[in-house]
Amino acid sequence: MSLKLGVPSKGRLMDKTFAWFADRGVALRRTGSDREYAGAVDGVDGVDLVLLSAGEIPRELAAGRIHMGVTGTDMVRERIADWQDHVRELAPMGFGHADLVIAVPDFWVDVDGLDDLDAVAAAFRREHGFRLRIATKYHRLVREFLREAGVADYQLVDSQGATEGTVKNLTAEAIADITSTGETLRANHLRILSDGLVHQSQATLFRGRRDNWSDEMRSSYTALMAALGQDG
Ligand SMILES: Nc1ncnc2c1ncn2[C@@H]1O[C@H](COP(=O)(O)OP(=O)(O)OP(=O)(O)O)[C@@H](O)[C@H]1O
Ligand SMILES: O=P(O)(O)OC[C@H]1O[C@H](OP(=O)(O)OP(=O)(O)O)[C@H](O)[C@@H]1O
Repeated sequence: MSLKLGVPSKGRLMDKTFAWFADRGVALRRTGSDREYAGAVDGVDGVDLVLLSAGEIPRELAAGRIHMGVTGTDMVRERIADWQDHVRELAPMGFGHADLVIAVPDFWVDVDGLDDLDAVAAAFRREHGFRLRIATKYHRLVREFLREAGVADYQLVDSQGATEGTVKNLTAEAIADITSTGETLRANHLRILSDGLVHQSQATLFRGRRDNWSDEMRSSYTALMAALGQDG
């Protein structure tokens, strides 16, 4: 088997990933048509390119179906329980920066931080008979963060997109989502809690920890890392 390198197949991370490798003398290229998810790595023998959704790369790495991969640190922490047992960070790549944050409606003028959110959540439950709803797709990261912060009286509601709209649509009272420019939050009249930064993400090169590598794969890995100017 050859060493499989998984990279985002589209979206905001794809072009910058190709550029990051090219800057280091390793050409990744798509083969076939624009719509065909096939690719090749030039310059290093024995490495196959696998084009995948950024969100699926953590699972494929943990399962050992790809051996190296590029995705956001938020994706790895969210999608793999005890991620450090399954994958290792090789190199932060300096793009794809996004902050996962907790945000509340602008008009909640008395709510500045997590302690205030905790108080509002307890009062909300007493008043409404159900728990304050926080919409997110980052369930694992948000639960861990709020548990450590001592916020208890809330429920997560799943939102896989347009999460900032859930407050206006009355399906949630607060949200946890990623932001980069902050424009989507502002446009939806939401404000980040002063201590509401859950995780700072950026695109990162990872390797899986599974020990299913042949000698050929190990030597391709060493050659690729040397070409990239990274220590294995
Ligand atoms: N506005 C943004 N600015 C910068 N990076 C972002 C932004 N939104 C998301 N990201 C980062 O991009 C990565 C996810 O990318 P994207 O949303 O394109 O993947 P995805 O959800 O797997 O998409 P798809 O399944 O549609 O291919 C995450 O690591 C995330 O932190
Ligand atoms: O701070 P900003 O620069 O405004 O960017 C933040 C937005 O970008 C992402 O959405 P995406 O475009 O991936 O769409 P989604 O709602 O489908 O997740 C994220 O979920 C925010 O909604």
